[in-house]
Amino acid sequence: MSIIEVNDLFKVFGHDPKRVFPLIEKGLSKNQILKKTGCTVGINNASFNVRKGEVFVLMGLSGSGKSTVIRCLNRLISPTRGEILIDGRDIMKMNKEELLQVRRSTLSMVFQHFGLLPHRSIIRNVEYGLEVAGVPAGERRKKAQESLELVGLKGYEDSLPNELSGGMQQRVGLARALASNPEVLLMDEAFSALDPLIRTQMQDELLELQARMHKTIVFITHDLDEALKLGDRIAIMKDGVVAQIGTPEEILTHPADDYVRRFVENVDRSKVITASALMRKTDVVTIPKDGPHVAVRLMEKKGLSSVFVVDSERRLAGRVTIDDAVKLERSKQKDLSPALTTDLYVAGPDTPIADLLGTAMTAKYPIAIQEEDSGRFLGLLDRATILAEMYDGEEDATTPLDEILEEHEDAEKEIEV
Ligand SMILES: Nc1ncnc2c1ncn2[C@@H]1O[C@H](COP(=O)(O)OP(=O)(O)OP(=O)(O)O)[C@@H](O)[C@H]1O
Repeated sequence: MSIIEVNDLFKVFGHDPKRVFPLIEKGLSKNQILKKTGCTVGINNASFNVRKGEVFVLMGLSGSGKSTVIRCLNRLISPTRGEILIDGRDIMKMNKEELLQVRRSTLSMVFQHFGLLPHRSIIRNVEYGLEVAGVPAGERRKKAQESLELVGLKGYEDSLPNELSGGMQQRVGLARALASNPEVLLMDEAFSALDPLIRTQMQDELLELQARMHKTIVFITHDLDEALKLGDRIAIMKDGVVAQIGTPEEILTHPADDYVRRFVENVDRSKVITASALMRKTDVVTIPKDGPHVAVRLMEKKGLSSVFVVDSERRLAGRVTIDDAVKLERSKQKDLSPALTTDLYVAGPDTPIADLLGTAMTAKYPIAIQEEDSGRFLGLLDRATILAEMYDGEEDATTPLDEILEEHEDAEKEIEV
């Protein structure tokens, strides 16, 4: 179910936005439109929805329109055209009171530079939003306390912001956003000001927190690794246009265009692509229904030296080689079970292929992919498929991200001229 729905959204900055639409329709670039009209196309026909409970990442280079989108979502700025529904309600049709209510109770913002009030203690910073919303003192203290504990800052209630490290200050920012128990957290480059180690730690903590709280998070970043790590789905933006929306795997394995392809080509794919994306379905033998005869015929027909065997509920029971199955068939046995070997290589569908590489290199037969809870057999993954996937990723690596950045900088220079 979607909690945010954005349809055909445009934001044009400048004096005469109406002049801009025919030019967009003609296919003029953002740069050309700026030169012709003096207007900047901040968002160009963006449509997406954010599902309840997911981490939705808006990712793109500087100037691609990420912040403009997030500011439209809480209507800090008004879109030029298009529709934004928050929990099914059109944000453009809300009056001031309704809008305030949505900002207080549904959407909560976490900023890059923390936005803490320097002379207020940590707990009073966390209480701030509740105070403005008129929540009584006792109740807001209790909520702020709970929120600080959630982010691991119990004991720092009376400190001042400048007594805390950058990472801790951002946790206060997060606690403040969480204190009003919003449905959606809007996080604008929230970890970008932190140094790399602390940043990684904050990403891990956010994922842990999210596993417990199941909030909806819209996270903005220009960092692809951060996007791939945090995002359940990622929207890649370029010049105000949403170039692709997909899971990290979808984006890595099926980039929508050259821009996305070049953007993602230097990523270590093996850490993101999971077994389920590469596994293939295969014929299996089902016991007790199928005996040695069926197993032998199947392997002969398909040219296999062994085959996976499942039970009637498709749970993996083992593997049988053609030699063993033939022996049983010759001795007129009906039951395949005595020939089963259980020395299998098994992995769950969500295992990154980086974790399977070692096994795949030494395994004599494919890895069985099995649903973790039920033990149901899903498919197999062989060494050739893993290698082909990883090799593909490297083979295309001809245009590094730096080049995209340079091109982008050139475009920026043109604008300045
Ligand atoms: N108030 C404004 N007036 C004019 N142009 C603006 C305004 N705000 C943003 N823009 C332009 O809109 C485009 C999108 O900007 P936006 O800040 O949304 O990008 P971004 O992807 O968030 O980049 P960054 O990471 O640098 O903030 C840019 O070309 C920017 O110059």
